[in-house]
Amino acid sequence: MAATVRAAAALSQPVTFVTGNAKKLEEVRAILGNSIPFRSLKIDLPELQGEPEDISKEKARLAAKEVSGPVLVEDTCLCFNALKGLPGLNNLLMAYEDKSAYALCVFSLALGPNADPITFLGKTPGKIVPSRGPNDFGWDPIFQPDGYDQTYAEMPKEEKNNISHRSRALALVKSHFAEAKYTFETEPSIQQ
Ligand SMILES: O=c1nc[nH]c2c1ncn2[C@H]1C[C@H](O)[C@@H](COP(=O)(O)OP(=O)(O)OP(=O)(O)O)O1
Ligand SMILES: [Mg+2]
Repeated sequence: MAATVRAAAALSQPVTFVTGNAKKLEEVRAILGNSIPFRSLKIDLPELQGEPEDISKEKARLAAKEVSGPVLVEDTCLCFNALKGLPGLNNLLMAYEDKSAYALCVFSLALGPNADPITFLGKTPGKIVPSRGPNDFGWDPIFQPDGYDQTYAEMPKEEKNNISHRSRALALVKSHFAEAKYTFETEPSIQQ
């Protein structure tokens, strides 16, 4: 019986996390620490329309072309169950009894400009509440995760990062890297 040996893919450079959102980058840095060699690049990727997973993959394709190398991107949405999971305007929800929602984060990893992106989903269920807490990151003040009496905005950062949609998706990204054992053609730099 022939043994299947899958060689670890060699990447041309460390993975570049591409985002235009400084708050996302801050969280990704805090969650990843130095578990994955990555650097970051601030590009405002176009706001695409469609299903979160498709949007995320398309962002990865665009980013990988810009970078000419391996990239990680993410697309996040606050999805309202009353609107059948549609991301939507908060005011629209006021007309509905059902205030339940979920925060969804879809990371996409493209190993290069011509590679098919791989996706990693993280989801945190909760509900939409009247705004509480600091107003410096998107919809954090109006999202209260199930099992907590604070909104994301009211929680200490470490607590949000323990239970967030973003950290759940990144846990899968980390496992993927642990299994794939990528090697790098250039010296990986853990630039933070
Ligand atoms: O943890 C979060 N807590 C609260 N709000 C959040 C979070 N994560 C994303 N957001 C906001 C930012 C943006 O208004 C929208 C997602 O849009 P999204 O296209 O994924 O992000 P973005 O355009 O800011 O950055 P990017 O350059 O990575 O596309 O939700
Ligand atoms: Mg965006």
